[in-house]
Amino acid sequence: MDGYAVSGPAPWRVVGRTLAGDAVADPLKAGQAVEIATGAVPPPGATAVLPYEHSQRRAEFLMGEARAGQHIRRRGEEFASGVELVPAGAVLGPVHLGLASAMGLDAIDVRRVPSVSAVITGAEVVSHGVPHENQVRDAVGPMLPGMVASAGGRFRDLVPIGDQARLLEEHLAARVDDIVLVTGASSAGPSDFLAPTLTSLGARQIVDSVGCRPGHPQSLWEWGDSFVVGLPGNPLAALAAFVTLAMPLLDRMGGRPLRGLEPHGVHRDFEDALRRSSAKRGQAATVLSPCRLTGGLLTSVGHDGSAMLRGSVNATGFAVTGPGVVGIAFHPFPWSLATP
Ligand SMILES: Nc1nc2c(c(=O)[nH]1)N[C@H]1C(S)=C(S)[C@@H](COP(=O)(O)OP(=O)(O)OC[C@H]3O[C@@H](n4cnc5c(N)ncnc54)[C@H](O)[C@@H]3O)O[C@H]1N2
Ligand code: MOO
Repeated sequence: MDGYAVSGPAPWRVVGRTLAGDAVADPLKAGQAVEIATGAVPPPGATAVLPYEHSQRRAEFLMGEARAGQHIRRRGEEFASGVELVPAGAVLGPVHLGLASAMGLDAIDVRRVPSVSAVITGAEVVSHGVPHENQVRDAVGPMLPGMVASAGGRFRDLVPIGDQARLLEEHLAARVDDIVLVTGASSAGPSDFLAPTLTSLGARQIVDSVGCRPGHPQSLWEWGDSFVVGLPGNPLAALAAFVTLAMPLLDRMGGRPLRGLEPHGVHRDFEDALRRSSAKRGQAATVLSPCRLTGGLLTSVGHDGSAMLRGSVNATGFAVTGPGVVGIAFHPFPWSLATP
């Protein structure tokens, strides 16, 4: 507060002035005051600060009412030494940096946000206009920047390469990213060059497929200090693979704990459908079904074929059932705008 630092009860005699940045002024005795600017250190012995607008001054004499301690910020008022202000693993935003500076820190140990690029394969996959009958519009690439950002990564680049394995090699050889997502080319067909290309480059395969539907032809590779995640070409299968492999990878690289699966209440009709779907798979696969929460229960969004996204635009997560899952669990989508 701009005003007077006073000592003891009124009246006071003004004996000097102290401004922000000044060295600490001489101690005040009871009945003395100094003019003070906001940000200046009150002199030892000051018991309150009286704002100008609440003071009456005549020559060096000052009157007013000052409650003990008013308008004086105490050292340690915000945090005491040794108190944890931000837990390890927190994602830092601009306010954390302000707080760190306020704490007097010059450096903080951080993990950088993993950088991610995507390689879109498929001679039939086009990025513009209405596709011809032998073509399909890329429905995976446009999802990836937002999904990566909401899962804690920094999306950098998207490269369509048709079916040219050489371009995948070139992208990987010049890699600058922590994670490269490759869509398509992951199954067993003649154009499915992902595994042969990565193997010939000397990458180490960590996961060769995942027992889930949709999205089983997904893979994880380690190459030097980068990871490659193979996402199947079918759009909903790619989304499932992103949730299954890419999200935990981003969590781990970002120093965050892995997300658990909690059993959740399910709408009766949807539960029956999920159980039928799971039984059809003979318990061999985990079923991931896009769903949303309605009245506290998971409900189907429909239109959930592995080549479709129509239902998933309304989904807030996957209902998960199958081996190792107790009941039916909910895995929320971090990019979902709807609040659960
Ligand atoms: N013999 C087998 N064949 C297939 C199997 C299998 O187990 N044995 N699995 C099937 C499943 S399930 C999937 S999923 C696909 C995955 O194949 P790929 O990852 O190699 O993907 P593609 O063959 O390139 O494409 C599959 C499908 O998706 C279309 N596609 C591709 N990229 C995009 C894109 N960016 N946007 C929209 N659509 C895309 C593509 O035209 C194909 O129709 O393998 C099955 N086969
Ligand atoms: O994984 Mo494919 O997922 O069913 O289209």
